[in-house]
Amino acid sequence: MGQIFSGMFSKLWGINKEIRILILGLDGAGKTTILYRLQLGEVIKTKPTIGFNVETLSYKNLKLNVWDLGGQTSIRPYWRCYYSNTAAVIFVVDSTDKDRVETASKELHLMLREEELQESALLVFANKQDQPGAMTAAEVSKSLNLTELKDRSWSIVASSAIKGEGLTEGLDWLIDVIKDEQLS
Ligand SMILES: Nc1nc2c(ncn2[C@@H]2O[C@H](COP(=O)(O)OP(=O)(O)OP(=O)(O)O)[C@@H](O)[C@H]2O)c(=O)[nH]1
Ligand SMILES: [Mg+2]
Repeated sequence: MGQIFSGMFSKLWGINKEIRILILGLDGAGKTTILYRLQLGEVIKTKPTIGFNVETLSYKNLKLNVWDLGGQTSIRPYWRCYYSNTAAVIFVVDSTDKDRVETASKELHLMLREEELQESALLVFANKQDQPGAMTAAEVSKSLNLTELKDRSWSIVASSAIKGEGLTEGLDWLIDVIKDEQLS
């Protein structure tokens, strides 16, 4: 009985359940900085990611397996190798990079068309808000055509990985969505 109860409890609250999250976005957007800011609570010096970084974050009783993939043009075709069993995608945008926001939008919509990601929630970070002239989250949202997204839980949050702003707010939203979807 104790075991059955603890099994139900684990299912309800997701304890010990591994949850796979991908961090995607163009090169230089701040993906690796965000991953380690969330894991270590500090800003690390990064190099462009060739391949991926993967870390386990324990967050609100959940074990998150977070994959941070390199965003350079030549590496993007490999993103799809990581799509299966993905609960959520965190898509990071450099809000100062107005020249490439259209490219970011194309990559985002290409990725979201993939069959394996149809059930995945989407959190967009409009990152680098500490920089002067950064596009607001509303401007990034418009450039990415986020309102076109149907049948998907999505949200956009203004963030600064350097200052540590917006990150836990975004992750809290994501965790609530993932918990809701597990229970439904
Ligand atoms: N000002 C500012 N700089 C940031 C922020 N987030 C990341 N950066 C800087 O942006 C640069 C690129 O950050 P990375 O985290 O390496 O970017 P990435 O998305 O992992 O890039 P790839 O691995 O090439 O795909 C680094 O110099 C970071 O310090 C931010 O919120 N504000
Ligand atoms: Mg990186």
